[in-house]
Amino acid sequence: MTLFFLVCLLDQQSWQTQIQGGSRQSPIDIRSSESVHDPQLTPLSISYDPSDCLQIWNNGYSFLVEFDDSKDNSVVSGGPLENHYKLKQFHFHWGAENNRGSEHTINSLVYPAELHLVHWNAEKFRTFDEAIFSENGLAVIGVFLKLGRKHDGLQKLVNALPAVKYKDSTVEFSNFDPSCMIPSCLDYWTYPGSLTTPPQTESVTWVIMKKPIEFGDDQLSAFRSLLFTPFGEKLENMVDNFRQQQPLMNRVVRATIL
Ligand SMILES: NS(=O)(=O)c1ccc(NC(=O)NCCCCO)cc1
Ligand SMILES: [Zn+2]
Repeated sequence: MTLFFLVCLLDQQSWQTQIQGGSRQSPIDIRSSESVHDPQLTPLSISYDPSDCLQIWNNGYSFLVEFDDSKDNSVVSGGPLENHYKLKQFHFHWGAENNRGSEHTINSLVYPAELHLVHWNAEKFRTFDEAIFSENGLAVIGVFLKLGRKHDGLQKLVNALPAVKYKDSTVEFSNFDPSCMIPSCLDYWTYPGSLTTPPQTESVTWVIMKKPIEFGDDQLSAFRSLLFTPFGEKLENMVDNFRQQQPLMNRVVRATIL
C-alpha cells in the first residue's frame, strides 16, 4: 500500500509541475534541519540610497515602494549572488488575522507579514522587465515581520498609506532608507525560486533573513486598511495577499553560519 501512495505522491508532484509549468516555485516552507550550512556563503553587502526612493503605488495586490534604478546607488551583492543587483521596489504580504500573512514559513511557522525587497541583475540585463524573465535575473530579500514594539522607521511609510488607499493610486514618497528594515543579524537562508505572483517566472534567487523585525499592531492595521479595489467600486480590504507554499521538488536550501 505504501508504494502505491508514494507513486501517487510523486505523480501528484509531477502533475503540479506540468500544471504550474515549474520545478522551482515560491514561496516554500523552510525546514531548518534540512537546510545545508554552506561555509562559502559570504555576508550580503546591502547599500541603499534614500534619495533613490520615488513613490508608493497601490497595484491592487500590495503597495509597492518604487526606486530610481537608473543609477548604481541602491544595490545588493555578495552572499549567493554572482553579480550586483539594483533595488527596484519593495512591498509586503500580510493576513487578515495575525495567524497568517507571510509567504515563506519556517518549520511551518507563519509570521503575520513578510517584506520583499526586489532587486534585478543590472550586470547581465538592461531592464527590470528583461531580468524578470531570465535565469539569475532577480534577487529578492525576504524579511519576516512579527508583532511587538512599533517600528519607528516604518512609521513614515505607514503615515503615507491613506494616500494610496485605492487600487491604481500613487503618492510621491522620498528620502526613505529601506536599510532600517534589515535585521541586525545578517544570517539567511537562500534557494532558487520564482516570483510569488504572476508571471511567477523562475528567475529569483531568494535570500530569506533568519531573524524577523518587529512592528506594531497599529502599523499592521494600516496595511489592512488598504483596498484591493479602485475608487468608486465595492470596498475590499487588502488582506491575505500571500501565496500558498509550493513543493520544494529537487532543491536544496542553503544557510549561512555567520
Ligand atoms: N512577491 S515577489 O515574488 O517578490 C514579486 C516581485 C515582483 C513581481 N512582479 C513585478 O514586479 N512585475 C512588474 C512587471 C512584470 C512584467 O512586466 C511579482 C512578485
Ligand atoms: Zn512579494
